[in-house]
Amino acid sequence: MDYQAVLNEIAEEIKPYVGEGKVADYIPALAEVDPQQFGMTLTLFDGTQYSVGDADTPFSIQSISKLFTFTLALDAYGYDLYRRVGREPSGNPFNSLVQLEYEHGIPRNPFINAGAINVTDALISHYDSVARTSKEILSFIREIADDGMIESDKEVTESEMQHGFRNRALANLMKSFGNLDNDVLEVVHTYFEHCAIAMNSRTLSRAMLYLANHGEDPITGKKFITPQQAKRINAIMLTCGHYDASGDFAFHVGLPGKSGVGGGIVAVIPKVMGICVWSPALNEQGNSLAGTKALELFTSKTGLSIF
Ligand SMILES: NC(=O)CC[C@H](N)C(=O)O
Repeated sequence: MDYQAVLNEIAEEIKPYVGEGKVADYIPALAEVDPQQFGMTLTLFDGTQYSVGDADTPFSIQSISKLFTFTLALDAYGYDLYRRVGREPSGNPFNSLVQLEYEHGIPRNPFINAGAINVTDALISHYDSVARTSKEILSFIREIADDGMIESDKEVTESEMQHGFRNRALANLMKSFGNLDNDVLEVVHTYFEHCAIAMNSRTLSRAMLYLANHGEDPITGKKFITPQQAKRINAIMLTCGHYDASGDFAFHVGLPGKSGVGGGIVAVIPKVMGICVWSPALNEQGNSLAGTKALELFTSKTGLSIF
């Protein structure tokens, strides 16, 4: 298949949608990002990449980082991790407090904010220090992306530290139920720090290969998690990766995918490729509007969905 021609067609057809929606302004450092940007990359198992648009422009990966922290926590705790975080879709916005209260501080899944904050807490306990946790998360991401230069953006972290009251509330609520081991502020800071990691669509699509290949990097041969764990991460991506719009994403796109409020979306086609698309303006559920549309065009044009 001529993937480059498909991407070029998508870039043309997507133009009316780019900039439609709203950039995430509840994190002031992200409010300044130009919404008129669009980039997309496909990475095949031999490392071949096809890109279009602003594929080299770094952006804040935000909730896409939740995939990587969940991977590390599953590796560390195995099945026991599900004692503190569930695996069912929430049907609620990513930062909702309501369900967490009536479900006694156990977040529905690792991809809503409460779940990801809880997973970060589990990692801090596992690595026994905040500094080591941040270091391990970053070095894992550098390894799967094959890029040693990836960094977390301090300005974005600080911006969330100053404005992320709702995330603090989620962490405090879990603490009150006894489902958070470490200091609330240290946990949310570490969480904000991994959300603030900056990557571009080339490195992020490369980073998805281990999830497209049963937990093993097809280029380096390194095994990060078991095939069963990779299967489950993909399943949770499909059912929870877009919060209350996960059903809609499965309906229109038909791939396991994970979005972030920086406007990025990653997706996997099992045994074929990793994908990343980026366009900063978001729809009402906080997912990239043009990015979702581009992925729908991609699976419609190629027939490459999991269904
Ligand atoms: N959906 C997202 O990308 C949310 C991540 C963001 N850091 C937050 O906590 O609100």
